[in-house]
Amino acid sequence: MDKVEGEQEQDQAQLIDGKAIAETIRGEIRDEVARLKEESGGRFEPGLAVVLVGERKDSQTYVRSKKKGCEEAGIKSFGTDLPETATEEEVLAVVREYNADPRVHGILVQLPLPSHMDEEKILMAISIEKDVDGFHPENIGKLAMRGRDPDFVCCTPKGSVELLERSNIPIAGKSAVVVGRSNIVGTPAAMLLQRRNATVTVVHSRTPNPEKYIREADIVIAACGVANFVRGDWLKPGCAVIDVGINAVDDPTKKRGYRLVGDVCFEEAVKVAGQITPVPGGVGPMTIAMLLQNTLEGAKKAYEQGK
Ligand SMILES: NC(=O)C1=CN([C@@H]2O[C@H](COP(=O)(O)OP(=O)(O)OC[C@H]3O[C@@H](n4cnc5c(N)ncnc54)[C@H](OP(=O)(O)O)[C@@H]3O)[C@@H](O)[C@H]2O)C=CC1
Ligand SMILES: Nc1nc(=O)c2c([nH]1)NC[C@@H]1CN(c3ccc(C(=O)N[C@@H](CCC(=O)O)C(=O)O)cc3)C=[N+]21
Ligand SMILES: [Mg+2]
Repeated sequence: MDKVEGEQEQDQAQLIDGKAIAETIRGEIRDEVARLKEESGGRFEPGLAVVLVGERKDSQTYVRSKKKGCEEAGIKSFGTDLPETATEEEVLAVVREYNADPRVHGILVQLPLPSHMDEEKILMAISIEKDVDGFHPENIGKLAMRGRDPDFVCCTPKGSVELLERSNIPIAGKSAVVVGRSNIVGTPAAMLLQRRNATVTVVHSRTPNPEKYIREADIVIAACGVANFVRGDWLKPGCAVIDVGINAVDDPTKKRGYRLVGDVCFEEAVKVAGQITPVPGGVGPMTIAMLLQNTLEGAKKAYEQGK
C-alpha cells in the first residue's frame, strides 16, 4: 500500500541550514538593536570589544567576521590587536580597560592565545557582566548548577542547541551523546542538553568504542576536532546530528588550497540521520549569531540599570 505523502521514509537526512537560521536570528537582533536606539533617543548603542593577540590567519578571519556581524546588526565594535610577543600583563591591561569602558557591553579575547600566556588568568579577568563568550569559570560553573543561571552561555553550544530548537527537534526525554569534553564546547553542550532534560553521555579520547554510545543516541553533538570521526554506521537511523567540527583538509582544487570538513563523515551520515548540519554552513554561523545575541543581552541589562 502507498504511504501517505509526508510519511514516506526519507533516504536523505534533512539539512539543518545554520547559515539561514543564523541570518534570521541576526535580523531579529538588528531589529531589537534599532528599537533600543530609538527608545533611547539615539543615546544608547550596544558595543563589543574583540581582542586579538598574534597573527594566526584563522583567528584574523574569525575576528573579521565577528566585526562584520556587529556592523550589520548595528552593534559598535571595538578592537585591539596585539603582537604575538605581547606580555600577559599587556593583554590584562587591555581587558581591564574594556571592563571599565561603559560603551563596551561584551569582551571577547580570541583563542587560542600565544602559549606563553595563561589563558585562564586572562579569561578570569573579564568582568562577568561582559563575558559574552561565557568562558569565565563562574559562568561555566553556574551553567552546571541546578537552580542557577549563568550571565552568558558559551556561543557554540548555545548555537548548537538553538539549531535543534528552531528545527523542532525534541530534546526533553531524549538520549544525547556529546563527542568531546572541552571547557568551551563539549562540556557546556552536555550541560545545556541536560538542562533541557535530555539524558546525556559524554565520550572523549579515552572512551573505548564510542560508537557503542552513539548508536543509542537520538541527538549527537560532535566536537572532537577529528575530521570525519563519526561514521554513518555509528548512528541510530533518524537521529539528529549537530556537527561542530571545523577541520581544514588539503584540497588543491580549492582556491584556498583546503576545504573545511566536520567531525562527522557527512556523506555517510546523511544517509542514516534524520537531520544533520553541514560544514561549513552549520554551527559556525550560529556561533557568531549567538555572540551578537549575548552582546545585545548584556547591553540591555546595562541599559536597564542605567535608566
Ligand atoms: N563551529 C564553531 O563555531 C566552532 C567549532 N569548533 C570546532 O569544534 C571542534 C572541537 O573544538 P574544541 O572543543 O575547542 O577542541 P579541543 O581540542 O579543545 O577538545 C577536543 C575534545 O575532543 C576529544 N577527542 C579528541 N580526539 C578524540 C577521539 N579520537 N575520540 C573521542 N574524543 C576525542 C578530546 O578528548 P580529551 O578530553 O580526552 O582530550 C577533547 O575533549 C574542533 O573541530 C573545532 O575546530 C570549536 C569552536 C567553535
Ligand atoms: N574567544 C573565542 N571565542 C570563540 O567563539 C572562538 C574562539 N575564541 N576561537 C576560535 C573558535 C572557532 N570559532 C568559529 C566561529 C565561526 C565559525 C564560522 O563561521 N565558520 C563558517 C566557515 C568559515 C570559513 O569558511 O572559514 C562555517 O562553519 O560555515 C567557525 C568557528 C569561534 N571560536
Ligand atoms: Mg580548545
